Amino acid sequence: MTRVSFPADFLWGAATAAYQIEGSPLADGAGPSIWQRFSHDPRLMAAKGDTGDVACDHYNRMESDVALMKALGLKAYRFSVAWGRVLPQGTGRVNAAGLAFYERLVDTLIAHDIEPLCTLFHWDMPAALDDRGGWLNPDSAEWFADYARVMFQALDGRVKKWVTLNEPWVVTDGGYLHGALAPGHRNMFEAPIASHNLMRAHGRAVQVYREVGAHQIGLVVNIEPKYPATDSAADAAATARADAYMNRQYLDPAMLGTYPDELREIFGEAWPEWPTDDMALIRQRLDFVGINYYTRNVVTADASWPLNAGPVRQDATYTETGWEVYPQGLTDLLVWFKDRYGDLPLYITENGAAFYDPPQAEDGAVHDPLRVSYLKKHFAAVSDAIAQGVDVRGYMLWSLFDNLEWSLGYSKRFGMVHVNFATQERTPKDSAKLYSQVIATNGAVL
Ligand SMILES: CO[C@H](O)c1c[n+]2c([nH]1)[C@H](O)[C@@H](O)[C@H](O)[C@H]2CO
Repeated sequence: MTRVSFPADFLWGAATAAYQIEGSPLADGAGPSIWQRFSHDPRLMAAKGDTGDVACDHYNRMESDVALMKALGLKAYRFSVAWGRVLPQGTGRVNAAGLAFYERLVDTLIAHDIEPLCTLFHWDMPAALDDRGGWLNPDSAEWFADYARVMFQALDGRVKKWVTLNEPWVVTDGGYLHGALAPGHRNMFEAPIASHNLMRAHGRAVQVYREVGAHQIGLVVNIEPKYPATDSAADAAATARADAYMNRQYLDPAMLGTYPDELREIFGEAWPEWPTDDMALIRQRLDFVGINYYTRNVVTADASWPLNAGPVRQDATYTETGWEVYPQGLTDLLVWFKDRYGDLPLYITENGAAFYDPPQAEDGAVHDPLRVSYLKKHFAAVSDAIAQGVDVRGYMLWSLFDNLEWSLGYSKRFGMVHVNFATQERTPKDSAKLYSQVIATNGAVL
C-alpha cells in the first residue's frame, strides 16, 4: 500500500437518503411513496413497526443538522429528494411547499460552504405512480423526465452535481425480483422490465438535463466485485454470471449501450429483445459516475443459489449486515472501471459499515473502533486507486446519521453520527471525529 494521498480539491462528504432520515413523509402536502406503504405493511417489512414516519426527524431539524455537518468539516453533502414531496401524484401539480424544503436545504448548505449533491431517485417512488404500474409502465421514463425537469429548473446552479438514480440494481433485485424492498414484487419477468425502464428513465433525465442544465449529471451504481473461489472453469463462469447480473447489467448499457450477454442466459425466456433505440437512449454522455462500495463476493458454482453462483464465506471481519470487510475490492473495482469504461471522473458516493452501536451514547461519546478501522482501510484503498491513475474526485461516507436501513429498520447503524431515536439526540461517534481530521488534513492524518 503506497502512502495515502488525495488530490488537493478532493471532495470529502457524507450521504443520506430522503426516506431514511427525513420523517414527516406526508407533511405540507407531500404524497405517499411506495416506502410509506411498504414500511407500514407488516406482511412486507422485515423490521415490523419500523417506519419512516419520524426517522431522524431531519425534515424538522434540517438547519441544525446542516450546522452539525459544518462542525464536522464536511465539504459536500449527498442527499436525495422525495419525489412525492415535490409531485404528490408523481406527475402534474407541483407541491410548492415540498419543493421549498429542498430549496431551503440547498440554500442552507451553500450558506455553510457545503456543496450539495442531489440524487433525484433513491427508491421512494410516489405511490400514485406505483398504482399506474410503477417502473413496469414504459411511461415511467417520461414521468421521471418531467420530475427531473422540475428539479433542474428549480435548483440547477445551486446544485451543480446531479444524480439520476441511486442503484437501479437494488431497486430491481430487491423491489421486483426478491421482494425484500418496496414495492415487494417477486417476479422474474417483471425484473428485467423494471430494470430497463429505470435505465430508460435515467437516459431521459440526462437528455432533459442537456436541454436545461448547465453543470454535471451522473448515475450512481452499487458495485460488488466478484472473485472466483477457485480457478475452475465452473467457478469462473459462475463469477462472470454474478458480475454480469450485479455490476455490468447497469454500467454496460449506461456506458457502452449494450447489455452483457450473460443476462439472456440468466433470465432465459424472461429476457426481452430490447429495441435498439432504447439502448441509444440509455447510453447518454455522463459527467461522472458514482460508485457505492461496501463489500466483495467470493463466488463458487452452486446450483442451490440464484444464477447457480453461491457465496463463499471468508476468514475475515464481517459487518452487522453480513458483508465482508475487504478494502482491496474498492481499489480493484475502481481500476476495473477505468480499464473497462475509460477515464470518466468517479465519486465514491457511498462507503461505510454497520457495526453494533448502543441505542444511547454513554458520557456523550460513542466509541466505534470497528468503523474507524473500516474507514481508514477504505480511505487508503481509494488513495491506492488514485495512485494507479483512476480519476476519483470525492468520497461520500455512508452515512452521516444512523437511519432507517430500509426493511432492516433502525437496528443496523451506519452513521458516523449516532442518533438516539427515543430523543433524536445526535452524538458524533469516534468515526466522525476521525473523519473530521481526515477532511481537515486531506488525508494526511492517515
Ligand atoms: C448492496 O449494498 C448496496 O451497495 C447499498 C448499501 N446501501 C445502499 N446500497 C443504499 O444506497 C443506502 O440507502 C443503504 O442504506 C446502504 C446501506 O445498506
